[in-house]
Amino acid sequence: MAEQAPVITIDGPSGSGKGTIAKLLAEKLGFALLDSGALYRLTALAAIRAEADLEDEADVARIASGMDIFFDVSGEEVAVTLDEDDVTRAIRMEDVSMAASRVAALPMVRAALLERQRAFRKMPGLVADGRDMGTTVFPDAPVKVFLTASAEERAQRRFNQLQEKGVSVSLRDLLEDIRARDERDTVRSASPLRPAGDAVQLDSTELTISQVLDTVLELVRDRLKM
Ligand SMILES: Nc1ncnc2c1ncn2[C@@H]1O[C@H](COP(=O)(O)OP(=O)(O)O)[C@@H](O)[C@H]1O
Ligand SMILES: Nc1ccn([C@H]2C[C@H](O)[C@@H](COP(=O)(O)OP(=O)(O)O)O2)c(=O)n1
Repeated sequence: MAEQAPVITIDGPSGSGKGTIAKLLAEKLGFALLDSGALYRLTALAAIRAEADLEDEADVARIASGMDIFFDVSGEEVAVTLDEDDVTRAIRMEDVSMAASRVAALPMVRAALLERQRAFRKMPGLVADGRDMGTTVFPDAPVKVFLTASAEERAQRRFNQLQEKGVSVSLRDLLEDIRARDERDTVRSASPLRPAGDAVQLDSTELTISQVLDTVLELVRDRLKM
């Protein structure tokens, strides 16, 4: 059998820094990048645009299978195209975030996206970020990280991020949202958010982005003998 490309999985709750670290790591190593949350966001947006009932599991799964999508990782942020429409901003809107967390709880939707996610695996390697990369999608990944940070710190990071974009929100509301999303992602029965048994847990509450990156790089070099 041909050798499988190595996968580095980065799972964890919203705002723990997964996306930031995954992108920097992929650039540094020259690996492909999978932002699996974007696939759930795209599914939600496509379902909203098709005026689908988000409770109709089979219909949302059909939409997830049929989406024509493209990721461009060459810029500072990952640019996302849905049916030839640039939806980079649209998939980050609050209504889509809420809908994404609803469709992500549907087992048929998760099944529909499984092979799509695995198709991102290619030489020389893949960095995949999400909630179940290490547990369900790439259980054989040689490097698994479970990135966390306190809910207060994650809310503060979101707050800073939104302020930079000129969006005014209250820190208290963000903290409530984060807690609600943590709860929904953790208690759902289909691929809940939890660390894989062989994942290295890293708490980034008191760490800078570059400290987290260095820690993960050290782990990667050790495990992949790079
Ligand atoms: N260790 C860190 N310290 C401070 N800010 C961070 C850290 N890691 C990420 N951030 C910032 O927090 C925000 C959320 O990070 P992001 O990578 O989008 O998280 P996730 O993908 O886990 O939801 C971004 O604005 C990012 O720049
Ligand atoms: N592998 C994944 C990735 C994301 N999800 C869910 C979790 C979230 O509710 C949505 C959007 O995920 P995303 O990582 O983009 O969200 P955050 O940026 O962390 O807030 O999809 C999932 O269930 N499984």
